[in-house]
Amino acid sequence: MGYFADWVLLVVGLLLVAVVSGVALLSGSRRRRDGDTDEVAPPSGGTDVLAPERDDTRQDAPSAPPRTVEPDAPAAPVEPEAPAAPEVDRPESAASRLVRLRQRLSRSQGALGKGLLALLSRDRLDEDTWEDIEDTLLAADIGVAPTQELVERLRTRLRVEGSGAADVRAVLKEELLALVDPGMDRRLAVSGEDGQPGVVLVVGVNGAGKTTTVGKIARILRSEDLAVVMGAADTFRAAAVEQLATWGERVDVEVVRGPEGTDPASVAFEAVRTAKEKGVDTVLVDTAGRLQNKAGLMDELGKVKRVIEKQAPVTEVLLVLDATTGQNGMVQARVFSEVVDVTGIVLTKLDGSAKGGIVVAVQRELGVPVKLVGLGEGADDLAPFDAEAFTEALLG
Ligand SMILES: Nc1nc2c(ncn2[C@@H]2O[C@H](COP(=O)(O)OP(=O)(O)OP(=O)(O)O)[C@@H](O)[C@H]2O)c(=O)[nH]1
Repeated sequence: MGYFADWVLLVVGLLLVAVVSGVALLSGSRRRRDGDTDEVAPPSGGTDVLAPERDDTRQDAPSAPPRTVEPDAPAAPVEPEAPAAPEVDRPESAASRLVRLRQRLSRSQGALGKGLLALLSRDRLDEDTWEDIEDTLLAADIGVAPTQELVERLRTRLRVEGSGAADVRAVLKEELLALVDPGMDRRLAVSGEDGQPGVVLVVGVNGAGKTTTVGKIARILRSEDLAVVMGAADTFRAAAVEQLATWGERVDVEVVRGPEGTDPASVAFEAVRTAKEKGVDTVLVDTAGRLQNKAGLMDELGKVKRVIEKQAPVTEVLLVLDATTGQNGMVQARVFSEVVDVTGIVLTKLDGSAKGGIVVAVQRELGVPVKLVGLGEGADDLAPFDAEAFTEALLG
């Protein structure tokens, strides 16, 4: 019996060992499978966060490739947020801005006409009154020669044609309009010939509003569905380049730029090359206008123009003048016109000056038309110059 009991104990012991080992083996293989499953689990993070959620229980779900981790990389890389698409403005059309800006022009310029009409409507137009009329015109920056001409013509006509209020207004309007010269061609040459882009070079002293004007012209062109590239050749001041880049972003226009201090001519060259390559309609080139001396300016602008013309002819050279600077502006205008062939004038800040007479003076001085006027700091506050509307604004 004792011998039998020993056998039973031995068999039971062996069975126990077998059961324990089996359980251990089973759980080992289970752990390995779990381990395998971990390896094929989709990685968290990465581009998957942008993809639709994946159903891992599906048999046909593709297994993700093993993730490789750079030694220094964070364990769970954070996906940077996708950059928001920049908002693109819809610039105001030229027609709509004209209506809006006419009122602003009347507000800033109307005093001249009102003053003149009050003087011309006096019962007796004696010498003192004519002197006051002269002073009023000179104060509005019309310039000496045009003032004398205008006074002569008014004297003659009012003596002959009568001096009722309606007559006086009509005569004054006609004579002012003649001085502003409605016959000048004020169209902007923004298109090139033979498939070349139009090249508009914008010059003027710093602070006159050049960069702002380049941005505003880009908006006018974009509102007419023209394709534009801008060249930030004012490499002297990094902020000017940044400023232009912001204008470009707002209307989805590429801005060609170089590091601060780059040769402006190389930026201008690159801008025109890019414009040609992309087949755009117009390239606008902003320049630096340090007026430290005429020779330096001549060197710089002359080179910019020469280099551009290796690629395409310059179709328009716009001189930007600040209307509030009066006679100083005239001196600048003279210097620039000796350095480059100015083909049009942009008169900025007319909203902040009652001296609209500068239009007459500068056109006379340079023999080129005012083509655009700046009437505020708003993005669409630039309007094509219209002689008739301007004269009406002068009369208030
Ligand atoms: N009120 C008014 N301000 C204007 C007008 N045009 C430009 N300005 C302002 O004039 C200032 C100078 O303009 P900018 O375009 O920086 O002048 P800039 O000639 O390019 O000068 P740099 O960038 O230094 O070369 C800015 O504050 C403009 O907002 C305008 O028509 N009316």
